Amino acid sequence: MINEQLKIGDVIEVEIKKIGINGEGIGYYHKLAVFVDNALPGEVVDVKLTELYETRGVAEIINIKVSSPDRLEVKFPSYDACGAYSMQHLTYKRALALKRDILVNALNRYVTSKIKYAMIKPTIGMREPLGYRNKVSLPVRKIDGHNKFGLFAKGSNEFIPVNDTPVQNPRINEMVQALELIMDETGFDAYIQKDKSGFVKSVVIRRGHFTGETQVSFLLMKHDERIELVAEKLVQKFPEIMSVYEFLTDNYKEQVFFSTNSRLVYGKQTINEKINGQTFSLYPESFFQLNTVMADNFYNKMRELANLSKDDIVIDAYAGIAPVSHYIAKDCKKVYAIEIDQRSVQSAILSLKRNNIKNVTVLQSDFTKALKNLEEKSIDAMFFDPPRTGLGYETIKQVLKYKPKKLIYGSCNPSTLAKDLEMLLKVYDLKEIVPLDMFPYTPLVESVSLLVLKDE
Ligand SMILES: C[S@@+](CC[C@H](N)C(=O)[O-])C[C@H]1O[C@@H](n2cnc3c(N)ncnc32)[C@H](O)[C@@H]1O
Repeated sequence: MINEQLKIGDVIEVEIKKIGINGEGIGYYHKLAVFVDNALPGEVVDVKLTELYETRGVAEIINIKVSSPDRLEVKFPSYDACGAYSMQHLTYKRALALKRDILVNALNRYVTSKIKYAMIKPTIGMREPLGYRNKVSLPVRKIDGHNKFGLFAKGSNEFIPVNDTPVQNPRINEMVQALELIMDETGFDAYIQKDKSGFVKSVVIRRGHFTGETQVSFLLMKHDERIELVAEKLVQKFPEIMSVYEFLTDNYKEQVFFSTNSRLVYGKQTINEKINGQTFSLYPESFFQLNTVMADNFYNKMRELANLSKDDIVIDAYAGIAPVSHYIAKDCKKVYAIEIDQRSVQSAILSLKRNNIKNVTVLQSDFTKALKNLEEKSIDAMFFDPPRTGLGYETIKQVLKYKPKKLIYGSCNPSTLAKDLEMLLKVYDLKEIVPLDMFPYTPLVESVSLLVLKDE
């Protein structure tokens, strides 16, 4: 066996055949599947093996022998390392086509029933696919005596300073850069674990894409009164900052950005974002999609595919601050929005009240538990928008007790979507899947699927 003679460090030539779920190119060396970061379908590359298993290997590009016509020059190599802008080597048009391929590959892998490929629509992209992220969550370090925000290299603890990511809202980038200087000036420094000096572990900045209202949240290892001065200087420079919070933690290792110990340092508790002519009130911890423009497309697509009737009773599962409920409330009789996170539930209730929507009831609960306890006996349609882990067997079992006529499944993970579809398609027919580019220049694929109950 040729594969058995291979070892880590060997250089081999592979032709890239397809794109993997994480955006890597996949080629074959005899029967070994070789996963190569930044390689594109159609390319022939010399690669060095960095990991080797029985049927697959991981390798890095040494030399591109035949380059894809869709390859672009990499302008920001450090963003590749941390994954923030990892598909910058590919034209946007081709990236949209490859995202549909990622979805098709996942379905091929996990779904045994036949899927008509015409049902999988072309990926809906953005007209302006840069500067779309409305939120940054960045750890901070002291480097050469200066405070620097950054990200960790993929799969490691290596800190890479990053304060001008092209996919980020440009005004947020300006704020991050200004904050580094303000922290230097005031001595409100990054916390250093070794000598327990400094205060700041990380910062989250969220900006309403359509309102400009901005919220800054510091995660601190210990309180320091200089935060008041930092907030004052920030607001002076960026008057659209409406809200500054501090969160305190004693856990340095855990990669979280919020704790339960919070205090409003400046301004108001929530910032506003406006989509669909409706105003949403956001606490720092409330879930809100990172790409406001595509979120609007996503909810409109869900609404369109659902095609609800005035008498329908509907569930909006994994509701977050209940944007799906907001979009569909006028199409149906009653919506139950089910969400586990308390802050998102508070935002949902505040927003529904503010938008004068009266036929949505928000339940703070685990979705599977809520289905077990729900008094409503008949549900016409269910909307799902779960985290990357998908629905899973237990939840699907509960959903199938209700057998709603329609399921509208918003997914951010093609693999878990495909595994869930494998179970659901025993009882439902798949009518359409629409991929959407919620995260341009990353391999992430969002999609909306419509499933309709099979005739008994
Ligand atoms: C991908 S977000 C979608 C939120 C919302 N649909 C939106 O578009 O903004 C998933 C949401 O599911 C919530 N969640 C996670 N696990 C849950 C569970 N077991 N039951 C209910 N909600 C859950 C999370 O808190 C998060 O708000």
